[in-house]
Amino acid sequence: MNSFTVTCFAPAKLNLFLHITARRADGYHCLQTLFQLLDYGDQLHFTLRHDKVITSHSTLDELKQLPFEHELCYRAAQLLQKNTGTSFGVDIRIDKKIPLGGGLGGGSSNAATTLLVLNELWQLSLSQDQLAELGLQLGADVPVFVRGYSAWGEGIGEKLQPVELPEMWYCVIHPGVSVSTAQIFQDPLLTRNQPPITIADFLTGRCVNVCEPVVRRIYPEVDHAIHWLSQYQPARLTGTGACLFACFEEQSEALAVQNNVPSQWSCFVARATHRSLAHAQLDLLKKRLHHVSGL
Ligand SMILES: C[C@](O)(CO)[C@H](O)COP(=O)(O)OP(=O)(O)OC[C@H]1O[C@@H](n2ccc(N)nc2=O)[C@H](O)[C@@H]1O
Ligand SMILES: Nc1ncnc2c1ncn2[C@@H]1O[C@H](COP(=O)(O)OP(=O)(O)OP(=O)(O)O)[C@@H](O)[C@H]1O
Repeated sequence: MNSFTVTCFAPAKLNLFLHITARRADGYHCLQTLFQLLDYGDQLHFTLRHDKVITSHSTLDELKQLPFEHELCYRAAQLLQKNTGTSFGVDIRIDKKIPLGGGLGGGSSNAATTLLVLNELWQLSLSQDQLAELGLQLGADVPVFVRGYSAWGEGIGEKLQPVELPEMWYCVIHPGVSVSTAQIFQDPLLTRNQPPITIADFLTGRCVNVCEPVVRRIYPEVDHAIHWLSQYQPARLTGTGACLFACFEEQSEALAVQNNVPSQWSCFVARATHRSLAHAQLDLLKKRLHHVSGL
């Protein structure tokens, strides 16, 4: 089977709220968050190789400029090779829609989809626990995408409990700046000692994104966009930004806001999903691979 190619989705996420309860000795922060997966994301294409070579290419200029060994699909594939000794390789093509440095978890999601697909394509038989543990070495947001469900997250984001929320519509604005997650987590003015909350507290609205004041101060464009979106619905930052979102019951309401977004910002409308669309595709891929011989 010389040029066997599979395509799989890599969804974006929103942090519906983000609290920091402590800082660990290694500098990482203990979080509470609600990861909401979306039906908006990147498409990844994987072509099997039999020679251990890994390549990754993207449609996006910013990713093309990244040294190839820093790209997260490449790193995920390399990590799997190192941990399993497989003799397979892969060519990966990334059709990028999720903005970089947007707080939408695009890089982490790409890494997770790569782990999930290569586990099948390379016939590695690793469990989801093993993939999530490996993924955590690549980024704190990788495990939620490996698990593939919207979830209440604790620890540094790897302790996950599935949560089924109403599948609302989200209008997500990217205000044209890229925020470094590390820079925000290092900011001396970041609040790091919030008391833990419960899911019930979240449902009654007693939650914030604790990074929002820091990001709004450093990036006036984010502040401006949050003000603008708040005229329609309460608006909030996702992750460490730069994207912000508002929630709507009807798709038409979200689309109406999207139509009015000032031209200097980009915007998309997406539906919340309990289960990652990547996992639905993966089930189909497993069936397909089952019928293909000679891999
Ligand atoms: C802000 C969130 O997006 C919320 O979902 C994530 O916590 C960030 O996840 P991520 O982008 O996968 O983060 P990583 O690539 O693991 O870490 C980037 C940098 O953010 C800081 N970081 C990240 C996660 C965390 N719980 N505490 C941290 O202090 C660390 O300085 C790290 O060097
Ligand atoms: N495949 C990839 N897709 C996106 N970013 C990548 C990828 N590979 C490496 N990166 C690097 O990772 C950085 C952060 O990526 P990402 O877009 O996931 O940030 P983010 O949306 O802020 O994520 P998070 O919410 O997890 O903090 C990018 O600026 C880029 O340099």
